[in-house]
Amino acid sequence: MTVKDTLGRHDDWRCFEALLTISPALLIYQYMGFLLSSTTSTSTSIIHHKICTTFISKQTGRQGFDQFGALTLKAIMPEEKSLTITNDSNNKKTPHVLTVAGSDSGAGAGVQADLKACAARGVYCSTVITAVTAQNTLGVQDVSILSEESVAAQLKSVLSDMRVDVVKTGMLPSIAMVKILLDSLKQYPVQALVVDPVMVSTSGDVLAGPSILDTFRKDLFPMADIVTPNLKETSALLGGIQLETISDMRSAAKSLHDMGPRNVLVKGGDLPSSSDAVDIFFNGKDFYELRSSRIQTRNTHGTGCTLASCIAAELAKGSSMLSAVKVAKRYVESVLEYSKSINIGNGSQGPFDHGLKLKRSVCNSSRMQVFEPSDLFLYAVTDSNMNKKWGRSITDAVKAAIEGGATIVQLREKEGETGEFLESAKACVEICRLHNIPLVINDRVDIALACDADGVHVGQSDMPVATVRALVGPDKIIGVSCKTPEQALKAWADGADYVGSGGVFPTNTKANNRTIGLDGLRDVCLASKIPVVAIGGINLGNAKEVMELGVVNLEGVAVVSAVFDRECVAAETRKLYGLLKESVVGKVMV
Ligand SMILES: Cc1ncc(COP(=O)(O)OP(=O)(O)O)c(N)n1
Ligand SMILES: Cc1ncsc1CCOP(=O)(O)O
Ligand SMILES: [Mg+2]
Repeated sequence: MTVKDTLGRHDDWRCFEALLTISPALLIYQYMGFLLSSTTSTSTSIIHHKICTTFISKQTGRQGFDQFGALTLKAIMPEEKSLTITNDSNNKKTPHVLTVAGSDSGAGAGVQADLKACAARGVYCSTVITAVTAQNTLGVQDVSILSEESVAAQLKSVLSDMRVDVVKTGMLPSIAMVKILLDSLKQYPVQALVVDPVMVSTSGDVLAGPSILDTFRKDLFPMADIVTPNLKETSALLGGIQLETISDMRSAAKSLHDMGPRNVLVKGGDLPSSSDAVDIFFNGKDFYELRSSRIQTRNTHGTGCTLASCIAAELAKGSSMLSAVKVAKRYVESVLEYSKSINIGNGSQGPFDHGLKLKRSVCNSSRMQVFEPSDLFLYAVTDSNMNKKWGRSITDAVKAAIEGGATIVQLREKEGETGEFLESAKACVEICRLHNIPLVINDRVDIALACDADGVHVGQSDMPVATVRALVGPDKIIGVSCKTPEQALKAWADGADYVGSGGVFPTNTKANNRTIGLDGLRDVCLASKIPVVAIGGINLGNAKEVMELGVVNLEGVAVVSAVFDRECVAAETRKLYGLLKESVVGKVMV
C-alpha cells in the first residue's frame, strides 16, 4: 500500500491519532521522516503538511506554526520554503480564508458572497478570481474565464505573503485551474481545504462543464478536508444517479467520501421528499443528519457559496469540522429567515443579506432617518411607578406621549421582570416606528438590542459608552447623562450622539441626584460637541426658562413627571410642546 492510500484512509489516520495520544514527539518525528522518505507525489506531501500542522497544533495547543512547530517541520522538511519561524507573540493571527472562486456581478453568490460571509463571521477573506460572470437575479448573461497565468499570479500573491488558514474553492472553470491551485497548495500548504464543487448556478446555468468532473474526483477531492455538493452536483459527480431520499443522500455521501475527501456534506435543500432542509454530513465513520427549517423565500441565491465560506471561516477560527458545519448551517438559516422578504432584482432568485441588517431599512422595520438634534425637542421618559399609579400600560403611556407631540421616547423601567419589559419594549418599538419617533431604552443595552430599539441612554455609572457603542454598532443612538463639561467631552469622544444634562431643577423622580441648575446646564452646553437635552424637574412652569437660555447645543427638554405623573398624558405633552414652540420662536443662540 502506498503512503497516499494509507493516509487517505481513516483507519490509519486514527492510528496516527493514537500515536499522538501516546505523545512521544520523537516517535511521530520518526514517523514523519519515514513518510517523507517514501513519497514524492504532490498529494502525499500536502497530506504530510496536514498531518504536521495537526500534530503541531495538538502538541502546542495553538493554531498555525509556532516556533516549535516550524522548527519541527524544518527538521523533517528542510527544503520547505514556505515555513517561517515566528515568535510566540506573533502567533495570535487574524483568521484568514482565501476564496478561489468566480465573481458574481449581482453579488449574491461567488466571491462577493464569500467576502460577505467571512466578514459576517469575523474572518479576513482574500480572493483569487477565476472567472468574471455577468449575473443578476434573472440568470447568468456572460462568463469570462480568467487566464491561467492570472489565477496563478493571484494565488502566489496571496499565499506567499498572507498566512492563509483555509482555502475555499468555488467556481473552478478549467482542469488547468484545478492543477494550478493544487500546485500552489503544495508550495504553500494551508490548514484546510474546503471544496464547494460549483457546477451549476442557482438559475440553472452551467459554470463548470462535465469534462472537469474527473479532475474534481481524482485530483481535487483527495486533497479536500470537506466537499459540499448540492443534490445536482452530487448526482453529476456520481454519474447522474437519482437522489430522492435521505437514504440516497447517505449512500451518495459515502460514495463521494470514497473519492478521498476527509468529510462530505451533501446538501439536501432541493430534496422534494422532505419538508425540512436536510443535509447529510459524513466523516468516513459516522453520518449526521443536519436539519433546519425550509425557509419560504425567493432569496436563496448564494446559499451554497455562503455555507462553504462560513465552514471555512469557522475552521480558520479553530473549530472542529462538525461544529463548523453546524454553525454554518445555522448561520445560513438565520440569514435566509432574516432577509426572506428583501426585494432586490426582478428575477425569480434574489440574493440575501449576510449582515442581517439590510432587512431593517429595506422593509421599513427600522427608522429610516438618522438621528437629528431636533429629535431631542420634547423628550418623554417613561416611569414604571407612575404608570402603575395611573393604571396605564407602557404602551398606552408611549402612545399618549406621541399623540401629544413627543419627538423622542425613552423607556425608563427601573422595576419589573426582564421578559415582560422586553415584550412591552417590542410593542413600543412598533408604535414608535409607525410614527417615525426614535425609541431609546434606559440603561438596558440587552433590551435595546433584543427589541431593536433605536438607541440606549446610559448614565455615568452605567455601561461605559465605548462598550455600548461596540455592542450596538454604528447606527444606534447613544445618549449619556453629564453634569460637567468634562463628562460631555468624554461622551462625545467615546461615541455618544447626545448628552442628557441635569438635574437642572430639584426632582422627586430620581433620588439623590445632584442639581446643576441653569448655570451648570449652560456650561455643559457650551463645552459639548454633541446636542444636549435638559432634564430634571422641568415642567410647564419652567420649561420656557430653560429654552430661553438660548445656549448653543441645547435642543430640548426631557420630562418624566410633567407628562407621565398626570391623568392625561397626551394633553400635558401637547401643552408642553406648545410652550416649547413659543420659546424657540425668534431664538437667538449664545
Ligand atoms: C435624556 C436623559 N438624560 C438623563 C437621564 C439619566 O440617566 P442616568 O444618569 O443613567 O440615570 P437613570 O435614568 O438611569 O436613573 C435619562 N434617563 N435620560
Ligand atoms: C432621570 C433623571 N436624570 C436626571 S434628573 C432625572 C429625573 C427627571 O424626572 P422629572 O422630569 O420627573 O423631574
Ligand atoms: Mg442609568
